[in-house]
Amino acid sequence: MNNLVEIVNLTKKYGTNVAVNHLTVSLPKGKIIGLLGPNGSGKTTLIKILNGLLTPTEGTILIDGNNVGPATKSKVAYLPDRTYLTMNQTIREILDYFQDFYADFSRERAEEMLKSLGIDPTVKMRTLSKGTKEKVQLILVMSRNASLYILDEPIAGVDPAARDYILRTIINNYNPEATVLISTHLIEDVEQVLDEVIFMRYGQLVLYTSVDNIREEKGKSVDAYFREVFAC
Ligand SMILES: Nc1ncnc2c1ncn2[C@@H]1O[C@H](COP(=O)(O)OP(=O)(O)OP(=O)(O)O)[C@@H](O)[C@H]1O
Repeated sequence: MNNLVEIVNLTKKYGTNVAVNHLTVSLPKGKIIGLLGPNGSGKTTLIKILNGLLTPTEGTILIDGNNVGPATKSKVAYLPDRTYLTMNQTIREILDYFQDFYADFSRERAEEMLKSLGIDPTVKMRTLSKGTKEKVQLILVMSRNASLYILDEPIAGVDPAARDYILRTIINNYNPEATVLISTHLIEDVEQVLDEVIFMRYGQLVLYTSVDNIREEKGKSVDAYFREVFAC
């Protein structure tokens, strides 16, 4: 089976508000996929369902053949759109925790990335700037050897110089059999690393295609095409 994720007829309602609306899509192995859509299109809701943080109203998701649950949690590395780390711990203490908690965590990889970004592991999280906290979180996630990485706005608070390093890290440090799903509004920055893109609107799939296809068939960058499709 080449598909890592199979989403079938997925619907999530918050009361009467339909956030994800009968979504059916399959994600292959070994691709970096952009999950793109205007505000409120259902990206974060979908990501939370993939991580077992929300229960769908209807439909199914299989990740590597398993329903979302304990079996998939050990295979999915998730970067949420807000900080979840304990602020009065040092980075080193957090590395200890990740090492204990995740069998697939490479401390060596995490320490190397921290060093490349000039982040001192002896300092407490609380003392770091917002962007540096985000870098630490991303390093922790990318240091796992997961099957599926789900990154919700991974570079939003990161300065442009570090963005390139982080994007290179995403490409270079993950297992080529794994898939990376990146939700972002910073399309121009991220599209250089994407293989494929999903466009969502009103909780539905608008388009799922390769970045090369958009460039060749539309003669446009993903960013320019997104602006055209979703022009207000
Ligand atoms: N906890 C909630 N209760 C009620 N409605 C919600 C809740 N969370 C999200 N929604 C609604 O669900 C829809 C999809 O929201 P979601 O956050 O998934 O979109 P998004 O594509 O991630 O948006 P953004 O790009 O702004 O982060 C929106 O209409 C939103 O108002």
